[in-house]
Amino acid sequence: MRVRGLAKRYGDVQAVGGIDLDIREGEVFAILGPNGAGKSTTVEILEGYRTRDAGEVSVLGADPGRPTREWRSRIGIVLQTAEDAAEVTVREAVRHVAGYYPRAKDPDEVIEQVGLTEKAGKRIRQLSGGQRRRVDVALGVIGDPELLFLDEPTTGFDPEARRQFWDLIRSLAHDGTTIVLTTHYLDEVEALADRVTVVAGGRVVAEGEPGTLGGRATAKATVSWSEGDERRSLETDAPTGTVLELTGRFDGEVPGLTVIRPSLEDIYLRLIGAGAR
Ligand SMILES: Nc1ncnc2c1ncn2[C@@H]1O[C@H](COP(=O)(O)OP(=O)(O)OP(=O)(O)O)[C@@H](O)[C@H]1O
Repeated sequence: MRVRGLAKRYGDVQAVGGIDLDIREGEVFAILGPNGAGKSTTVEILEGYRTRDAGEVSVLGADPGRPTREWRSRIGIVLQTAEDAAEVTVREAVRHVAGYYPRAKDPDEVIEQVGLTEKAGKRIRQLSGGQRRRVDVALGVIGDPELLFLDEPTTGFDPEARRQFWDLIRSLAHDGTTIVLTTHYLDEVEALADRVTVVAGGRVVAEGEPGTLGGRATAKATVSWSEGDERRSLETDAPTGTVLELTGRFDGEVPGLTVIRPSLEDIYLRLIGAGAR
């Protein structure tokens, strides 16, 4: 997927102000950014559900500004819960949507994959919020998409459901599905994404792998240790040297030693702070 100079304005709000993206086949790509950054607008344009003002966009080799049925059938979208389906059962909903796709997966297998086998005969309105979200995921993947868009997929999940969901995403990625994930959860980005882009104010402010984003891997580290009753700490570019020096000084185990680099959250907050300025 290739995007160059994507722009979209609503009245006097420049929602997207020139975004470039390259998303490789088979990767899990995360889009991070504060509320109102332009993520949904961007993703909706890529999905073929919103027009753009400017820019070149190619998704699965086609322009999403002119979507065809065949193109749509190769894309899966996990939307927020479809309330109008509340009266049908999980199995009915998944079977129904399967009917729209030329090479749909087996509905019962997909229901199993999202962990809803025990609830398959229940009406969607009788499910909890997290269970409904799993139905959304099932509906998004039933068509066996080459490209899957996930918009804040784990909002409302309990920790166990999130882990199960992550496993599901990893298995889809392992089978070659390209995944574009919008989320506010930084741990989710670390757990799943091969690459991440940070959008703020309608622009890309950083892009990279979660482990090295924004100079994270080479940022100063804070080395802390205990000396008598006191807690000491030192910020350094060369934590290995500091630890060696301490090891010599204490003749072995350094009491209460920690070495901390900025977390993805620290880096993210710095980046969007910079983006706002
Ligand atoms: N249909 C619309 N009409 C007018 N303005 C809109 C419309 N949709 C979005 N906007 C504005 O465009 C900007 C970007 O919105 P967008 O929904 O793309 O952000 P987002 O990054 O997805 O935010 P969130 O994290 O809150 O979902 C915001 O200022 C928003 O108010």
